[in-house]
Amino acid sequence: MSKMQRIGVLTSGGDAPGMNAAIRAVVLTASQYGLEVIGFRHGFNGIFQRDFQLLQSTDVRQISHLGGTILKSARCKALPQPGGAELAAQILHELGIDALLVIGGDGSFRGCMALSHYYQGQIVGLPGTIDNDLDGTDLTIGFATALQTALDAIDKIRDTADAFERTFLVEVMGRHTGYLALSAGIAGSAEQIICPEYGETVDVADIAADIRSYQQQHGACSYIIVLAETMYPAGAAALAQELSVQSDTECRAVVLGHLQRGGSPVGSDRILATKLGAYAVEQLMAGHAHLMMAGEQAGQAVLFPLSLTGAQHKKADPFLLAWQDRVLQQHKAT
Ligand SMILES: Nc1ncnc2c1ncn2[C@@H]1O[C@H](COP(=O)(O)OP(=O)(O)OP(=O)(O)O)[C@@H](O)[C@H]1O
Ligand SMILES: O=P(O)(O)OC[C@H]1O[C@](O)(CO)[C@@H](O)[C@@H]1O
Repeated sequence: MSKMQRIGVLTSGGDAPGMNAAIRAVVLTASQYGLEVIGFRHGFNGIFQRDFQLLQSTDVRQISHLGGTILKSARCKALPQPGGAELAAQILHELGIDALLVIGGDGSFRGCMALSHYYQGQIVGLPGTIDNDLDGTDLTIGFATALQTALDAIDKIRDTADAFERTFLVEVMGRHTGYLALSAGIAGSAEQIICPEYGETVDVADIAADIRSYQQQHGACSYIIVLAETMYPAGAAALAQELSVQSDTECRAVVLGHLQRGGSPVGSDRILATKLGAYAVEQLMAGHAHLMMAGEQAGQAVLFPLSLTGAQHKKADPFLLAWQDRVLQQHKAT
């Protein structure tokens, strides 16, 4: 029998739509086991600042549809500092926290690993990030909503791009992975997608030549390039300007930015968050979940070592990469 009585939960790193549904699932499942749930506010900062609240079923009943996170999120400077993890562990011990559930991305999970050197309780991760850059789960909580948000924007940009027969460069988030850029670009029929999976550098002359040849073949028309955020350090506006000059077309830049993190989570994110939140607590009670992330693979909830979630760059779906390559080659050929 488990002696678990009190667990902590926090949301950390970039907020992701669906984090609230995950918190709800954790609290409702924990309450079935008679566990007390302490919600730390502002990510790991809530531990250092002893900024927390008791979370009861009534607090989470109607939060699944809300974007953001009721616990707030943040990056935390104190945790990676020398002595930071030790202090956080000491506070968790003082507060009688038997286990900590962290909803976040690979950085948050590195924080968990650091904490685990000093903390006696169990630590479980839930994948919450719009980037979908974690190994061990097919999708992260928040990715599906961010994809839909980026796609809605790209569709709207297509309307005005068509009307003015312009080239648009649309920058999407995703940190060091092109998962969001690839998915939104393909779903939005982007003519080009520039993301790290196709190479770390941007060949402006090559892209400009592609734009010119496409417009020679199809006449004046819209041309959308989806750009992953890390690909052009000088920024999307600078790249658009350069492309305008080199392709002799009018190229405008749109940076979607943080709007991709907001909004009510789509149904699939709420379901994923609910499934993983419940599963994490169940596995915790069964004693299987320490230093594991609760993820989903091929429709099944699974545990995956936290230490491996960000150990390498998550590989983008090979189909998506090959598909966009085919689209680009067809443009070049026709
Ligand atoms: N090596 C580390 N040691 C200790 N703590 C860490 C480490 N790396 C990250 N953290 C902690 O985790 C927090 C969140 O990490 P990060 O800002 O990378 O976001 P994330 O969890 O990767 O989410 P997202 O990528 O969606 O923004 C950091 O602010 C820091 O407090
Ligand atoms: O909100 P911040 O701190 O500017 O972080 C932005 C980063 O966070 C994310 O939105 C989530 O990891 C990334 O896509 C982006 O690079």
